[in-house]
Amino acid sequence: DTFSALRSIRQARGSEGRLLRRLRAYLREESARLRRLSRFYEKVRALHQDPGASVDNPLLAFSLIKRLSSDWPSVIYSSEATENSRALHAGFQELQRELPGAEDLDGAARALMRLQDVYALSVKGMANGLFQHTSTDRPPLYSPGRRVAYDTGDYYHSIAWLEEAVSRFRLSYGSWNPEEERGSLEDALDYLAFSYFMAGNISHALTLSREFLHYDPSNQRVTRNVAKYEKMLAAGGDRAGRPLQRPNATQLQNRDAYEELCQGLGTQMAPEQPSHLGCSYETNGSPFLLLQPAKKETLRLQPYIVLYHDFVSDAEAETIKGLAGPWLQRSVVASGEKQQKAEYRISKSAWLKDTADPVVRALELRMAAVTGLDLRPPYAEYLQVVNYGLGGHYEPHFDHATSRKSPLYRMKSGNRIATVMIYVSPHFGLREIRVDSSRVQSERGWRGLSAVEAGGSTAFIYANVSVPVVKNAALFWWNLRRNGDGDGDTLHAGCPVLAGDKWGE
Ligand SMILES: O=C(O)CCC(=O)C(=O)O
Ligand SMILES: [Fe+2]
Repeated sequence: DTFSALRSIRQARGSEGRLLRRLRAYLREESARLRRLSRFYEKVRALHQDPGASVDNPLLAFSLIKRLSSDWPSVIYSSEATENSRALHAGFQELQRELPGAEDLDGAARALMRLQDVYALSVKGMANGLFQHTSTDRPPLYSPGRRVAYDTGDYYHSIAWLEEAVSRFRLSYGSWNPEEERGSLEDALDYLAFSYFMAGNISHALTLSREFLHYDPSNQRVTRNVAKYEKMLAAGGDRAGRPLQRPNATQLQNRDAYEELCQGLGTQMAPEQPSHLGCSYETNGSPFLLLQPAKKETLRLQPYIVLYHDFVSDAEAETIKGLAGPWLQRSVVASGEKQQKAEYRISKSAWLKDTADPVVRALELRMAAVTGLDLRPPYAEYLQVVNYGLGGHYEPHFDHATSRKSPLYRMKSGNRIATVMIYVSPHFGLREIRVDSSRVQSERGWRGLSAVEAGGSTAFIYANVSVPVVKNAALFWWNLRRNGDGDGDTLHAGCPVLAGDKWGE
């Protein structure tokens, strides 16, 4: 799929570039064809308007007969137009395999709804930020949340998106070109009324349906609905006062804590033992680190979470991304004894052996030196390189296996003692997107450099730490306690990526 990694989204942009070139070629051919047709038309018309060009003239009579018996049929029955559109179709079909499909459209819409939820963004702000570059007062007809939310019976989201659509339509009614758009104020009113009806808010459904009839008085179905709603209201069937419940699609138990951490509200230092937290240079008694000690920032002692700054160089980061790029596949999670893709982990990943490149080997040696762990086979897994896409995330989970059935145990390495995660890409490309919300607001991009507000932090739910994406830094934590049991305090998540590009290893 396309939406699950930024790299694939970039490739999709490349595909559209190729489509554009094909359309340009088609337009060129068709314009030339029409120009030729016009020339023929003008030529014949000129003959008809010329009083001197009488068919008494044998030569002109001959050319009339030739035109009618030969030129006109070949003009009328020319296959040029068909050939041009056949070439256009063939060009499209050639690319079709690599174009996003229905699954991508759904995934992308769900990603936007997720961002809206996790970062408490307003639909208005998102619609402004995302659609602004075309025109500010154009209704967000293709509002992503709207269709998917509505189709899945998620009225909490569909109402928010439809309200925005209706208010934009009302503002611009009559002033946009309907040929360019799909949908209308009536459509939006119709869907919105039904969403309110389904959510139990009958009086709102009634008001909107009446507004609909104002534009389309002869609609029988809506007329019947109005009568039905009036009857229901008279019988006292309104739930207008109740707030809409957000569907807990993901069944997240710690949703509030998770979202607060993602929003950057939980990064305060632990009150316990603050003097042990902070920054230091570490050599770990390792010859590797004598000349260039690790820059360690201790974030928590229990569970032990540290961040090594400048762990890789920009060049190494680029090499890793380049090596992994062609191998990226939708990330999977353990599900019983199997591995499969899941809504709660959306990204693409690839595995790199240390034999793939000297850079990978050097990284493994550095990780071993810093952590003091033996990372030689079979003790460590291969390097997993992850690229997140639109709203990509990894909801709260443990890296260690919590069940004996886990596929982890089939590998000889046993359970995952520790995780090292290197952020190889900053959040960049934020400048075009403006999100209007109380939390995230900026003229040129996101506030500060920490990128916390740009999303994509790694959040430790119980430890109450959220680690922003610090480019080239490595995050380390122990998953297991000394006795080998899983440490329940390590529950952690990759927050949805709001904007930019998040790669980790
Ligand atoms: O991307 C992140 O911040 C977390 C990723 C993670 O937890 C994992 O890959 O296991
Ligand atoms: Fe994890």
